[in-house]
Amino acid sequence: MLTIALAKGRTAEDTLPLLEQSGWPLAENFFTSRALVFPAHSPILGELQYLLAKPMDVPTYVQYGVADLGIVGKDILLEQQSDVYELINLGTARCTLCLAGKPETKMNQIRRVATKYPRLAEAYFRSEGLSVELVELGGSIELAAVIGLADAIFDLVQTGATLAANGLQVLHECHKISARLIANRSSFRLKQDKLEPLLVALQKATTDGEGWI
Ligand SMILES: Nc1ncnc2c1ncn2[C@@H]1O[C@H](COP(=O)(O)OP(=O)(O)OP(=O)(O)O)[C@@H](O)[C@H]1O
Ligand SMILES: O=P(O)(O)OC[C@H]1O[C@H](OP(=O)(O)OP(=O)(O)O)[C@H](O)[C@@H]1O
Repeated sequence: MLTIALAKGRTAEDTLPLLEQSGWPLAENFFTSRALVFPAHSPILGELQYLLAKPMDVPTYVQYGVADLGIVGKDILLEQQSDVYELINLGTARCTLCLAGKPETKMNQIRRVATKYPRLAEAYFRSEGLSVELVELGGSIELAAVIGLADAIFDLVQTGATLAANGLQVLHECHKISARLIANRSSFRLKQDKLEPLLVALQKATTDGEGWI
């Protein structure tokens, strides 16, 4: 039995059409059911199951081996640095991890930054030779810059609509993000024969991942 952990929300929604196009056996009711485990069947691969997990938790399920494969954003992989193989850049769920703030904000005036990505933010500011205080928030990160909790935010930008609606703009683009296929290290070795058809089909269907981290 193969188990695949999917990051629920945008990553799963944007990636399922690619999986379908690759001929992966899928469950029918991914977005209508409140279930978290979805059995699927393939004549070639036999029984499979999908787990719908919070994005931040997907690498943990894969690292501990309760899932053989996982689909999750590169932002999560960079932040968590889990011990998993990163196999394929799927090129879906694209966005950019950015430093953003009010248009008048100058880099050397940034003292406090709000983020959901403390490790990545810390690494970014260290590489810039800047010392800033990081405030970790769970969501609606833009609010921190609007209301003055922080001088800037370090967060994902896709369309830019949330920044624009809050009078903010991108100050620096730090990482290009897209969904990745990851694998548990032992599963990858022990179940290689079973995984191969899935991986080959997915690799074929994936277009233009190049340039994305
Ligand atoms: N505009 C975007 N904003 C946030 N994440 C995006 C965006 N576009 C693509 N993504 C990808 O989707 C993932 C987050 O998905 P989503 O926002 O649906 O989850 P969430 O439940 O809000 O996440 P969390 O529980 O971590 O806050 C990110 O890890 C990222 O890789
Ligand atoms: O550039 P855009 O297309 O506007 O997308 C970016 C916004 O989307 C995400 O938030 P999300 O909707 O996940 O809400 P959250 O911050 O409360 O998690 C992200 O944190 C930005 O706020």
